[in-house]
Amino acid sequence: MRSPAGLSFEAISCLRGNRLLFEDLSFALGPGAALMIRGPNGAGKSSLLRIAGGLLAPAAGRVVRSGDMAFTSEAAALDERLPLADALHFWARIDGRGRNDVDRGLEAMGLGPLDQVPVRMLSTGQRRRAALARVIAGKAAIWLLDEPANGLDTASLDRLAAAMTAHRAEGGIVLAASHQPLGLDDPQELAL
Ligand SMILES: Nc1ncnc2c1ncn2[C@@H]1O[C@H](COP(=O)(O)OP(=O)(O)OP(=O)(O)O)[C@@H](O)[C@H]1O
Repeated sequence: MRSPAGLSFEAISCLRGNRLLFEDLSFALGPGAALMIRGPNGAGKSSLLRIAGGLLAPAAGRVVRSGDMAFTSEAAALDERLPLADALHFWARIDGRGRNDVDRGLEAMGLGPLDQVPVRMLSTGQRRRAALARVIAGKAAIWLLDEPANGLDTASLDRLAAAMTAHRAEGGIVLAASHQPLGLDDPQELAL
């Protein structure tokens, strides 16, 4: 059995260029937790997510994680030439997952009917849904979502909310930056 998911910031400061974006930031998220990060453009939401994911070093403090992570932002990073299902399977294999997990991700984001369509033919919103399908298929314990609602239609927003609820019910963690509500049930909130 895998150990319970956890993500903590301990007195984290973030410096970009010469600007201190935030300092002495602490929080602790356990299994089933969700934290919404809010703030105006340039406040440091993406930077916070990148620190959480280990993609950016904090200027001070420590990040403590338990569990594997999935990070998604604008780019889906899927092979344009491949049918969607195969492009997702490329990443699922790397994550130690199989076709059934890809099918679950496609289904969850309503992409089942498009599974054989080459990635290059997908619309902007369909690409965003594909990026989320990749997260779902990967089954990582900690989801780091940067503006996941961007470009999604109403039905897809509902699907995203349902996927996050299911993930939390299985003990997963959601850390999301968003300018709009994501339909998370009783999330913690952090304003930058
Ligand atoms: N590589 C970089 N080097 C220096 N400064 C950077 C770098 N990347 C981003 N910044 C700056 O850091 C600040 C925070 O950027 P960040 O992308 O974290 O903000 P954000 O809150 O996610 O904004 P938005 O709502 O527009 O997505 C901005 O002022 C940005 O110009």
